[in-house]
Amino acid sequence: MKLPVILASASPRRVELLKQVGIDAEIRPSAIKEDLSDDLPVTESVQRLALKKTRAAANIVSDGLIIGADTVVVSDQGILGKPRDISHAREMLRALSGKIHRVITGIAILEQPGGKSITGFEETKVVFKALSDDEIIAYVNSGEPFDKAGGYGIQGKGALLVDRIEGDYFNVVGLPLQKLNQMLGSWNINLLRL
Ligand SMILES: Cc1cn([C@H]2C[C@H](O)[C@@H](COP(=O)(O)OP(=O)(O)OP(=O)(O)O)O2)c(=O)[nH]c1=O
Repeated sequence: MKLPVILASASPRRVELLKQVGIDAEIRPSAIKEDLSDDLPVTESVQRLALKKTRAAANIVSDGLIIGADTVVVSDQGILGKPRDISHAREMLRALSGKIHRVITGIAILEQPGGKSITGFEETKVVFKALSDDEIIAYVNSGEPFDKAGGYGIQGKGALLVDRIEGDYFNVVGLPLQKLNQMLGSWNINLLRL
């Protein structure tokens, strides 16, 4: 790819997923506050946050394609971000146990110079198996929940919490690769041909 790619994210998962499809991105995480506005549909909020992350990176990047993303879990109890502490993590997993939830990732791509930008989102449905209190405590004790939306990581031991999914697996991990490739089409880029 001619243009350098900058990832406006501190998520090690996103770095790895980009590598998987041939993008060796520079990492420029943004320290923005991740407030989701209540008066917008969640699909809008995650796109806005993703764009905010790319704009923050654009202040220090003069040349290239900047990619940002934001992932949330939406259960029947509302939007779940990352757990604050152990009891919050347990509470989240109890809320997800035995039920279906949605994982939504907003993506933004911003080009520098010029600031042309587009946003999009992807949604995956995830069904959790019914979890006992013991299982929830054991999983939280693994430490895995803490930097992850909804308090689990499907790519780790969290795989054992999941009964089935419908949609893009990579979206659950934090970066929907198919959607990203489709959006890169706006720059005539197809990652399959890189
Ligand atoms: C549901 C789920 C989420 N996650 C992660 C993906 C995201 O990294 C994280 C959600 O937080 P985000 O705020 O989307 O991302 P981040 O804080 O890790 O990184 P940055 O803001 O710098 O871009 O949860 C998993 O790794 N596995 C999962 O199964």
